[in-house]
Amino acid sequence: TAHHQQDQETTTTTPITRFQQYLRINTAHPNPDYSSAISFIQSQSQLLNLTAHLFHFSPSKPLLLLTWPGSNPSLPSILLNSHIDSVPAEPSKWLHPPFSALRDPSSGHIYARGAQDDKCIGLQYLEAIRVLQSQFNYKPTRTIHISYVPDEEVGGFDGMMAFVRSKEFEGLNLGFVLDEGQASVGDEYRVFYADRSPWHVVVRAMGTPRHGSWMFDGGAVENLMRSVEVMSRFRENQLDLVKAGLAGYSDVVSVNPVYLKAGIPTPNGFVMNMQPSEAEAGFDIRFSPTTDPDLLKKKIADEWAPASRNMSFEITEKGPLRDYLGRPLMTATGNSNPWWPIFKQAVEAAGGKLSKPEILASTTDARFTRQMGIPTLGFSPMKNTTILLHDHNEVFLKDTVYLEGIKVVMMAIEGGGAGGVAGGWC
Ligand SMILES: CSCC[C@H](NC=O)C(=O)O
Ligand SMILES: [Zn+2]
Ligand SMILES: [Zn+2]
Repeated sequence: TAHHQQDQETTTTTPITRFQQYLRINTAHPNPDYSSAISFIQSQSQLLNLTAHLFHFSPSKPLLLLTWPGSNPSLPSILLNSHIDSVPAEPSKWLHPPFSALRDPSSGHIYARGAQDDKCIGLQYLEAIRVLQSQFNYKPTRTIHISYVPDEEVGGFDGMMAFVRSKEFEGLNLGFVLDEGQASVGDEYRVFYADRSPWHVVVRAMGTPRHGSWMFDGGAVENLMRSVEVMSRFRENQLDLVKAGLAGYSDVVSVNPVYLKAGIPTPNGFVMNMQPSEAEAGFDIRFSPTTDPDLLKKKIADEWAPASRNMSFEITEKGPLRDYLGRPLMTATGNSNPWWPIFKQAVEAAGGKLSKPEILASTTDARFTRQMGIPTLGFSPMKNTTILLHDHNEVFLKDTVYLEGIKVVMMAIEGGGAGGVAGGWC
């Protein structure tokens, strides 16, 4: 009957409707709904007979680890990681509400915060496992773990960092990790073998407070502005290298001002006839693993915040720069890394093409698994897609791209395709 048919329609889910369900859970900071997201993922994983383990490295920040046991548990296992949390969204600046996961039927675009970063991969992992089980009756040789971690967007310290330092993590005996990457505007998939490292740098200036009418050397705001000028010039030079094609976007040091703070506040503004005695500015600085952090530190001390001009600075390092053996956090993408050719073959077996491996301009939880010495690639299978992470109207372009990505993940899990286990890692 018509009634019966309607019931069926509302209970039938597809990869796209499951993706939408996950996107509708508001896991944006500052109050991410981790528990609803984890319940949803767990309900999905039960259908796939995956075992689930819940960690609480911080009481309000659960971390879910799913496991698909392999037939040979003595082999190093594989981890497929994604984070549950998202950056905030400003609904008034969106075309459709950021947690509606509305699918525009004419374009296939799905609107949601987290669509690209990175709930897509979180569910593509599960969809790939679902297809491998239901259509191929596939059973992995290596154990496969899938992690859903909190806290990535605010540094990962209570999420992935705590996890990699746990006894349980050591027990996983991981050989290889896939984590998030970034969309590709072209027809090739992008893969990332390193992240840039972030420093949050506060530059402070002190100066003599003087009457607003007085021209003199060494006022605090003037001191700060001189530093801002020097840093802006460095920033422009770095950007020029990129524009001239002499360096990749992630090879240069980015220096971006994120706040300026000065002045003596009044209830409705600032005192206008006093030159204040303090001023500060905050910068997001990122540099590749090939940049010498000591040289950069020296540049900040000598040129950007020189004590001779009454300047000081504070660097907050947001994570490790070296692995446990003192090596830069880079995963080899050549024959020295036995996982690399298998990964590449897997993407190709799914009909995809990889562009030249890159360093990610931003930073992910991959730095923590690389720190442990585990080869880790950043890979979000999105091609022909505008890069919209952290932007208004973060859309997944489009549903067909999402479905194709599932196939790529499937091949990655299977370890290179070739129609079976042979030649792959599983
Ligand atoms: C500074 S560590 C926070 C990591 C964050 N990750 C995604 O955007 C980033 O800012 O790159
Ligand atoms: Zn992310
Ligand atoms: Zn992000």
